[in-house]
Amino acid sequence: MNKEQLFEQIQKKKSFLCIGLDPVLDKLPKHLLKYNDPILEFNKQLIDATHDLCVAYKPNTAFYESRGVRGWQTLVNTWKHFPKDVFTIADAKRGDIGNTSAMYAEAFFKEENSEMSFDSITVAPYMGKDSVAPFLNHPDKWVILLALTSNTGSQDFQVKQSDDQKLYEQVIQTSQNWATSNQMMYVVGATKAEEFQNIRQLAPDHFLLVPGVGAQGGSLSAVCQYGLNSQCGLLVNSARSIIYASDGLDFAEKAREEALVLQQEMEQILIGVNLI
Ligand SMILES: O=c1ccn([C@@H]2O[C@H](COP(=O)(O)O)[C@@H](O)[C@H]2O)c(=O)[nH]1
Repeated sequence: MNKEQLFEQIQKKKSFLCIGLDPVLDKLPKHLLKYNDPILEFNKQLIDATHDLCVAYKPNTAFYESRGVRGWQTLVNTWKHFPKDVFTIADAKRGDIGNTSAMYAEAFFKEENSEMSFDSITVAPYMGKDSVAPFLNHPDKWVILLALTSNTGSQDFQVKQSDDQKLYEQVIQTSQNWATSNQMMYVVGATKAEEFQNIRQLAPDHFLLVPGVGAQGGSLSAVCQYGLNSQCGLLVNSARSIIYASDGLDFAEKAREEALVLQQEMEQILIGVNLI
């Protein structure tokens, strides 16, 4: 999905919600345990209940990889269940020397190798240009580069100054020489709302993937105050607050209700800035 198509979906669905699919077997509704693959059933019912309210899904691969071969197969089958009109994000936080990154890119982008082909992958920037380039060699796919993450540990390195700039600012500036806003996005945590004004000056046209609304306490309205651009420019992710809204028979219905609250808030925000 390209940038224009993503903006079209945002306008059509009146939403820039990204739902995180981070399932843990112990937290699943007990009635799903009778299925051959309970996590797949959980994901499928969540997707069926919410896909008209969100524009993206973001499975974090750790929740699948931790289950070995079974988990990988669940990820593949979850990918196969995504409707064609949603933007898909493999939150894998990869990045290595060039030939290794090329293999990561094949794993997540090349359907003929791995039976799945996500629209995008999250990538750690710290090994530099040659570690990111192999992902960009897939012209119709996106790299979502970690810039300023939502966790408290982001203070350890990402905001440290060198050459009069914070490290995350250098990541955003330097990486703009590697790809345009048609192929690169940045991860910026919703818990870092005070930095969005600065980030929009550095990257006015890029989409930002914004995790941290919901369980981590980030504020949607605070993010939107400076985060929006002329094509919306935001994908706001929430996982636990949606997928674990209930652990009963009604889990998918309750997940939809939580997603609807965010979608309706997003709709009002989009109307307020004349984007719909
Ligand atoms: O800075 C970051 C980068 C990634 N994440 C991931 O997003 C989701 C958040 O889940 P919630 O349950 O809504 O907190 C999860 O997969 C994280 O690994 C992030 O939170 N912050």
